[in-house]
Amino acid sequence: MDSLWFSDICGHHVSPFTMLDFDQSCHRKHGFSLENKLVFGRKPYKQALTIARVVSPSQLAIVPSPDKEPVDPDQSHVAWTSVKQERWEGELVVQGEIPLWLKGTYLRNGPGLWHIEDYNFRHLFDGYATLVKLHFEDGRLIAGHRQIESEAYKAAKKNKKICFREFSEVPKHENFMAYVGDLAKLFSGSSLTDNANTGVVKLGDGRVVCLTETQKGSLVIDPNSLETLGRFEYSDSLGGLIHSAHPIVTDAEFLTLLPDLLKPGYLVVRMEPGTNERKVIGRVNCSGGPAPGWVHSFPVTQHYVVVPEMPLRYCAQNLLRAEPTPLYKFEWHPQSKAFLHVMCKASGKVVTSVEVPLFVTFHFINAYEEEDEDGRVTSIIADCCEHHADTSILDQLRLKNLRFFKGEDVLPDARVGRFKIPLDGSRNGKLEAALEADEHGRGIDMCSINPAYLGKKYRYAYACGAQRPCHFPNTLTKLDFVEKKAKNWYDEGAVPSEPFFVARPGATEEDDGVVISLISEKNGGGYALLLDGSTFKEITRAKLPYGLPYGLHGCWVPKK
Ligand SMILES: CC(=O)/C=C/C=C(C)/C=C/C1=C(C)CCCC1(C)C
Ligand SMILES: CC(/C=C/C=O)=C\C=C\C=O
Ligand SMILES: [Fe+2]
Repeated sequence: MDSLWFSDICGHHVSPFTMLDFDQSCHRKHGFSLENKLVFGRKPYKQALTIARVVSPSQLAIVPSPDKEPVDPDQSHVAWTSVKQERWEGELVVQGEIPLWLKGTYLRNGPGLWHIEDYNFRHLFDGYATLVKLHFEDGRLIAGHRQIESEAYKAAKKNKKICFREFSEVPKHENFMAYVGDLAKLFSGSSLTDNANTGVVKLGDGRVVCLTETQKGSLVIDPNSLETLGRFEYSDSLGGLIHSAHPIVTDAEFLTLLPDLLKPGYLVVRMEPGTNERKVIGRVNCSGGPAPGWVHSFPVTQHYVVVPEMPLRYCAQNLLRAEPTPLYKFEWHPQSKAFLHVMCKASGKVVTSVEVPLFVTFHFINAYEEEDEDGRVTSIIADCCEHHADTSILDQLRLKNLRFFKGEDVLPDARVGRFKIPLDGSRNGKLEAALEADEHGRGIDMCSINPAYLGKKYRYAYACGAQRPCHFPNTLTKLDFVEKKAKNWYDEGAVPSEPFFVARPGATEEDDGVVISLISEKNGGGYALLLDGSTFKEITRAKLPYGLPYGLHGCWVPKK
């Protein structure tokens, strides 16, 4: 089995091992230990690269960067460098303390491998999925990572080339007939990727699923071994090829949106735990055209689903192109305007559709209902990480922009966009910043909240902000929507991933818990970090044997 083979940091094929074996294996073969590697920085790693090229021609192992990918540490931050091996697991040495109540596994998914042979991918979102785990128990921390074995990843390794359509990458065709054949496959969806690199969710029935924006890219994994168990097959006949990358998942349900590209609109669907069958709650027709707006995520309140219609819309022509456009599979249609639709979860009826100022967001943070003195719902508040209606953030996430940072302040500004959607029949909604964007350095994305506050009035959110000058969000920030203040954590040159909040069992305060993040350091290292959810002070840091690439979204699997 391919998955049983992987290379150590020195490029040798080894079997699954612990951190101790890993260290000893390095020491035996090259006379430096993991300790040395960490202490003396990159030198052993550069040495390792050379060795890897000589001894490891096998296609089974993912060896360190091929020639075209920059290996100069000054040029390529580990956050944007392909993961060094297919899998690893080991116990980490913990500095500080892990609260004893923290029992379970944090899983984080993301694109971690951005090349196949000597071909380098263009966009952050193209990378083959790398799943990372941090298992906390009795004050100890076991970490690990493993490549997700999607069909797209396996085919790329076998054939030494991209074989499916990724976010920006398209397989190269040998001749015109092959191109025509591929177009036919596009309509059936068979040429689309199943590279589940966006997020990972725990369903109410305990199954853990990695996701991307193609429906076929829903893959069940084992949260302990990180093994890919197979495709999550939706047993309904709703069809469609794509869905929102961020379903709303609770112990009671799985809600998502299925964009309809033919008759512009969205199906709002719900799946019960223990089933694979999505049932339609209702349908929203788009108010603008010519295609539905991109729905990477959407918010819910206790009684409503908010369906966003961004002027950044899916584009069928761009889907067919062999070369990416500046907006990839999307197009910006400011004249088509922006809307928010509100659907009642119980009846499926659209209770209002309001026009709102133009906006660009990947991530909604949360939403809630506002009531009058008689308990009638008068409006809905929906918050998102909003990029000032500027699509340039998509291109900023190209790997060449992320890899070559020379200190310029090029991260486009972002704010916490707060929509107010009136439910009195008014035709317009409002969009304002929920707090001064300078509080978080005018950068904001990759957010989480206390899940007990999903759909309810809430006070705190955690996200990545900016300490400028920067080209990517580089702080962890705690947002307080009552005080309208932020607390920021920063480590010079480090790239932190989405801060993920885990509540203390029995907590009564919204921010009583810890915030987990994985940090990729500028020296090529990396560590797992725990911050106190209330003070936002560091409580635990645990160094990884090597830095991991940047990752996107995570979930918490509590220990039963
Ligand atoms: C990683 C992330 O956040 C987003 C990934 C998005 C992907 C892989 C989107 C893929 C798509 C296609 C391959 C064709 C259809 C359109 C679209 C959903 C953008
Ligand atoms: C990492 C990111 C945006 C950063 C902006 O400042 C977006 C990721 C989107 C997919 O999950
Ligand atoms: Fe996302």
